[in-house]
Amino acid sequence: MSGTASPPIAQHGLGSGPQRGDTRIVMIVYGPGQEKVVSVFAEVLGKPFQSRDSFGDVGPQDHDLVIGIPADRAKIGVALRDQAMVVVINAHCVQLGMPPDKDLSAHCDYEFLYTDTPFSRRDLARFTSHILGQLNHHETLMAKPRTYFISTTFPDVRAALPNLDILTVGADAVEIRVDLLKEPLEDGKFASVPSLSYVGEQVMLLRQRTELPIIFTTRCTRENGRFPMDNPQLYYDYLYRAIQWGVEYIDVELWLPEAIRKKLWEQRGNSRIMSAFHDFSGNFKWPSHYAEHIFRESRQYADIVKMIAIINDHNENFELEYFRSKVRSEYPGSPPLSAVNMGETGQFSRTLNRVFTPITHPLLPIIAAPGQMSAAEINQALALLGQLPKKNIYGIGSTPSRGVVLQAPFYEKCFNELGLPHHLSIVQRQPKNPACMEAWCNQRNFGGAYLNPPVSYNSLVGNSAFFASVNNGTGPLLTEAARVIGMVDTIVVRSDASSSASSAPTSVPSSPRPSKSTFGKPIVTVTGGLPPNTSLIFDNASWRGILSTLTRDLAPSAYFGRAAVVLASSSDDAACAIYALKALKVGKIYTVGFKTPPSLSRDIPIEPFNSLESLQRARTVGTTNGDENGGAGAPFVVVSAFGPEKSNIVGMLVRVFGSKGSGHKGKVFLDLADGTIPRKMDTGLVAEQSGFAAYDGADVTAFTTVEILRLLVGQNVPYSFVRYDQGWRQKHTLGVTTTPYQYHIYVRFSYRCSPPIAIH
Ligand SMILES: O=C1C[C@@](O)(C(=O)O)C[C@@H](O)[C@@H]1O
Repeated sequence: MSGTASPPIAQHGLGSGPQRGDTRIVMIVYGPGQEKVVSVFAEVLGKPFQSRDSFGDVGPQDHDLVIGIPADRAKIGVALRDQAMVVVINAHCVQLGMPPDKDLSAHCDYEFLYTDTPFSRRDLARFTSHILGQLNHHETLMAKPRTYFISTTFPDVRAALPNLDILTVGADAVEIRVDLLKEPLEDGKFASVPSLSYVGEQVMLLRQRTELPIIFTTRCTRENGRFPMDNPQLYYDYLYRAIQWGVEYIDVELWLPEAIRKKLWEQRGNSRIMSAFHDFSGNFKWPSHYAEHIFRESRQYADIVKMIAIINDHNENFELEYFRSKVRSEYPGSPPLSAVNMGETGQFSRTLNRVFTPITHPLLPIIAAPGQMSAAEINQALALLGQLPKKNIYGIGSTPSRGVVLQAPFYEKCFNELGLPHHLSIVQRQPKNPACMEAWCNQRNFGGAYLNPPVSYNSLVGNSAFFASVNNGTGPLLTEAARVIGMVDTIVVRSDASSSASSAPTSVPSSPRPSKSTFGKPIVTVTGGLPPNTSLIFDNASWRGILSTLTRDLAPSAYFGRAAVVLASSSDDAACAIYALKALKVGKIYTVGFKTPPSLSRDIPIEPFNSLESLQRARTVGTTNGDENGGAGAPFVVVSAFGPEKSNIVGMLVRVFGSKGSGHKGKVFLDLADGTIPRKMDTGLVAEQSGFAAYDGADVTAFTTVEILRLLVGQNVPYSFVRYDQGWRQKHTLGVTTTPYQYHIYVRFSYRCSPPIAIH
């Protein structure tokens, strides 16, 4: 980045990064024979653990520990504990029987329900990161232009699990309709209200299988649900327990007594409250004092206000739009409004709502409300209405880049699954001819691009009069990550009109026809340039892929203040890893193979390994605060961006910092090298043998793909869906020597209905 005038910074944040969150002492209540769960919590949080027999034995000196306490001992003092000092989690293995002890459930702050065979480490990491406020989904979601949630309507979520990946494509959250669950009874009938035990297990199963935030809904009989209305306390009991289970969103109906809504609001911890109001009377009017009164009441105890009504006339959809803009301007600072109309007449409003639009999927047994649409139907409707114009999106590679080609069918598949009209072209960049990039990006219908391998900001802008001239001559907007990392892997197009989706005039012809071309040349006829009201944002998604991989099985606090090693042949290759490690607040970074530029070394001690002594020093350094290493201790995480040809150096370092004989356990190794290229040494295996949990580039690629799709088309696809597709392709793909032509054939026949992909 040096040598260039500061480029403008894009304000399209993705929410905050990892936070320190709740710093109270974490205490784990465990059941008979389950003490090992305490050590797993401790590992996930990155702390040592100890056991105690009473709450009185815990004091401020235990701040750096996770404390385990047996359930029978915990029962004695849990109600009288010092709540300002400790946060207590009742960890209950459902295989020991359900429900957990009622007193413990009631008095502990949180409850983690788990199975020990299989044990879901990912679920535990996600639960702890959420309840302790280390990761915040809500901010990230609210920064998206549109969000969707899928309303699952299964009587038993087990039926949904095999299809969950495909069901949740396009969804930002999954709703569990607790009132629709059917708990079988011994007499062959079903419970009129599913018990908390049954519901707890259902939530656990769902959470073990999806990384998406969950919305917990107990819909009442008057609002199209099955929960009885005669006892509001029942709602409190279920909704409060959902907060204890670490559910991210709690749906609280507005008819519930204010005392209950207020209490839930005050007790919500890091969960978010969706206030819910449904009117099925057919008499509801958006332009009314009553509608405004409902909004005012809802917003008092809400992170999101949901208002849903049956309407009789299409014009009422426009009335809703007026209501939406009125509350936005007259009630500034209010929580976001999610409002739609029901029935076929109301479907139009479902295409216009931008905050948590409820969606269904053809694989669901029933729709959750009249008029619900799938994500694909909403996108198709938007496309027909001219609100989602067909765009040309590019996968830009460089010779001989297979990565960009390999990812293409997946993007195609997602466009297809989501009913997006866009056209994806795979093209090859010529490093000495920046004009080729201009030809793709300077088009009226340019919809963004992913670059694999990433390209440095300087070479993109320094060599292109077009890029330098965009945004009225100020150049592309840079996100903070792209600025610091200096490498761009995603080009996002943003219309400066109020809505990006509606910026293009409806008369814009659909995508220009493909012209005869060769790989490396523009494959579409350029029709006019980038419209004047359009900004280009240069972003970097790869660092988020690294961050998500590193926090899949560990809470961010596992990294706070600890030391990391980064190996790479150049600072460009290392930059994403360093940025991600800084976001994880590591205490120190050792480097091998490159010189760290000042932009990356700001705010963190960086030390190159330049001798065997320096290596040895880092290995033996103490783990206690105040040592000569700034308290960071011996390296906990090793990230290698070395190519496969240097695998033996990586293997050697991993052995040096491994646990054999050193007593350290549960370290992390991430290998960013392309796993399809043969290497001298299986570094992942060596790392595992040396006490590391090993992750590879495929995990990062999958998380990065999720991120890039979010940036380019604003839609969420589950990580597991990407991983599944990667696995499928590994089995079916034609090997590393695949020619582009063979690959073209594979792509053409792999995906039903998918338009052909342009590879020449
Ligand atoms: O609140 C809502 C919205 C909804 O009623 C709909 O209209 O799509 C569907 C419900 O499952 C959800 O809880």
